[in-house]
Amino acid sequence: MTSAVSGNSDSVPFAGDSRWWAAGAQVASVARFEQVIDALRIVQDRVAGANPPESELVEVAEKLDEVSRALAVFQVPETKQVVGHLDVPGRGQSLVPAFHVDRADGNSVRGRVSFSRFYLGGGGAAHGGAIPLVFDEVLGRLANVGGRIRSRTAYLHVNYRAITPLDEELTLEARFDSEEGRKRFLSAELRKGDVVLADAEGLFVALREGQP
Ligand SMILES: CCCCCCCCCCCCCC(=O)SCCNC(=O)CCNC(=O)[C@H](O)C(C)(C)COP(=O)(O)OP(=O)(O)OC[C@H]1O[C@@H](n2cnc3c(N)ncnc32)[C@H](O)[C@@H]1OP(=O)(O)O
Repeated sequence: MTSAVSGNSDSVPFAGDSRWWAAGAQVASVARFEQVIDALRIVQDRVAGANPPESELVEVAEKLDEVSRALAVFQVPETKQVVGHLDVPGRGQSLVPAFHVDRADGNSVRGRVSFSRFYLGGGGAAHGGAIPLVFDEVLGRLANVGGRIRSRTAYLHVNYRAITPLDEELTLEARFDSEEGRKRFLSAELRKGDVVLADAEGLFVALREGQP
């Protein structure tokens, strides 16, 4: 038994938009795939934070090799790819910290995000590149909800107002500010409590027909 993995944007406004990706991608079990991604995220964190003896490193490298060999025979083209298209927080994409939506409509979204050890930059602060990843993810999805034509990020301006701590639940609020022809202007803030850690403004341009 397989299931389609595209989200249903009608019932859950921010849960994805099936037009973002080719129809036909199936996954044997969404729950099992999610389990794999959760385990992968933990591995990313553990590797980032570890300093084991050489004997342990040899064993770990062999185990990771075994996992990659197991998956090598199941590689598929992009149109059949599951990662990035699962209708779960983070879309099954372990590059980006998972964004958990609390409230959403066609014009705004509010949710929670946390930067784990994998996203460490230095001095206890999240990497400066990890923060735009989350803004692009959230603004990029918000730019396309409500039956709009797919768009791409033209620019993303991020202000870092304070260091972003690891392993804390932060809130992110984003809104669709305005639209001028194909141009969509959106903005967002990342907060710890009432303190703004970073904010962003993005321009998303609706794609013309046939534009990749
Ligand atoms: C369940 C889950 C389902 C899956 C969900 C998936 C969610 C994924 C979430 C994550 C997804 C995240 C999404 C991603 O990360 S998308 C990946 C990152 N972005 C890209 O790769 C985009 C690359 N760039 C392009 O493709 C083109 O440049 C685009 C398409 C953006 C525009 O080129 P195009 O040739 O089409 O348009 P145009 O040149 O006629 O310009 C049109 C208008 O725009 C204005 N303009 C353009 N650029 C800029 C600029 N930099 N500053 C200021 N203005 C700019 C321009 O002046 C003009 O304005 P006007 O003169 O008309 O007034």
